[in-house]
Amino acid sequence: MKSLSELREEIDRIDREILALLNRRARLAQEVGEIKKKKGLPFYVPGREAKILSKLEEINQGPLPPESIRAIFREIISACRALEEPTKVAFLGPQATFTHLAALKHFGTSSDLRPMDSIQEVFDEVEKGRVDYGVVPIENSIEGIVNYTIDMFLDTDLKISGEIFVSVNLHLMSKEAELSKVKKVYSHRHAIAQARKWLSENLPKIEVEEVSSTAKAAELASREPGTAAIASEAAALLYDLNILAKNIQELSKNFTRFLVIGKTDSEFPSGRDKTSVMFSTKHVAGALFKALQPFAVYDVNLSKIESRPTKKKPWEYVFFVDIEGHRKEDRVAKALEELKETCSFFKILGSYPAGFKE
Ligand SMILES: O=C(O)C(=O)C[C@]1(C(=O)O)C=C[C@@H](O)C=C1
Repeated sequence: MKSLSELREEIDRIDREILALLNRRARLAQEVGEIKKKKGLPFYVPGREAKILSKLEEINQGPLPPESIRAIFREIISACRALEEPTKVAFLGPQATFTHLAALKHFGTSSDLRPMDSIQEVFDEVEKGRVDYGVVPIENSIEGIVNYTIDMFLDTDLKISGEIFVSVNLHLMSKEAELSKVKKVYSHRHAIAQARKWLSENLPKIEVEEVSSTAKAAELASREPGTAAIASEAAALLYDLNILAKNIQELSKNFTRFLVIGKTDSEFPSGRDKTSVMFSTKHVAGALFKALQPFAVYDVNLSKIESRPTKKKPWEYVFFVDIEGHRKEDRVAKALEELKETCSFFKILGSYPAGFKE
């Protein structure tokens, strides 16, 4: 068996090799960046990034698990992309919200991430070209759809270029060191709903106040003695709070799904894609059935359907549908073409690499 110092020497040698290889990779990315600059091509290519990650996952023989491989290579790609041109990303802030975590997970720490006060502002920043992309929440596995985000697609021409899943682990945190000192709890509406059972069992008589985000709650808890927040671990770190109770959400598997919005979608199929469309049907019997039939005919799986009022005329609805596959795949293209023919209104919101639920 090798000794501790022998093992560490070997690790040092390998780290030097990794470093040299990383810089070789970075120089190649710089060359790619030069070509893109000359040709006016986008620096961020979501389909290519997703393909790199899934290929590596395929050949990975461990012991590193797939989620570690993805996290490491996302950071490598983020650093290489930043050498070409730092990606500017607006997200629903403040710092340490779950949307911030989603933006970091997707674009990596070498990106220029900018917190915004509202979902509307994220859309505006992207529309005005002040940032390249935006990250907004679209649905939670317990609480359902974020109406505000989905309705924004009625009034914008922005496209979806990616999706991100973040597992929502909620903790109770405070400047106080003991639960008995907590007299008031702050959090976001969704987080309070998800922790309701824990709150009624552990802090039954305590005042609970809704605020705009879990991160805002943590900020308030850091300033007001005797208060606590329900928020993420990142918020506890940022505001230097003690975690008094871990994972207080009702279900241990609780995800929020986020969308990446931009001027274009992910143009090239990655092999593991989704497509989002919105449409309205004509007011005739069986219209929705006829609209969705092409998906069955061409064997295209529907992963979600949501209806929302158009807000133009009472009782008129628009449907939002997510399907598995890229709009450039033959069977998807055919199904979408036939769907379009049955609709009074139809728009492709974008094709994009499917996110990883981890
Ligand atoms: O292949 C490219 O287009 C690159 O710019 C390289 C690279 C990478 O580091 O692998 C970086 C950014 C793109 O989003 C995709 C991939």
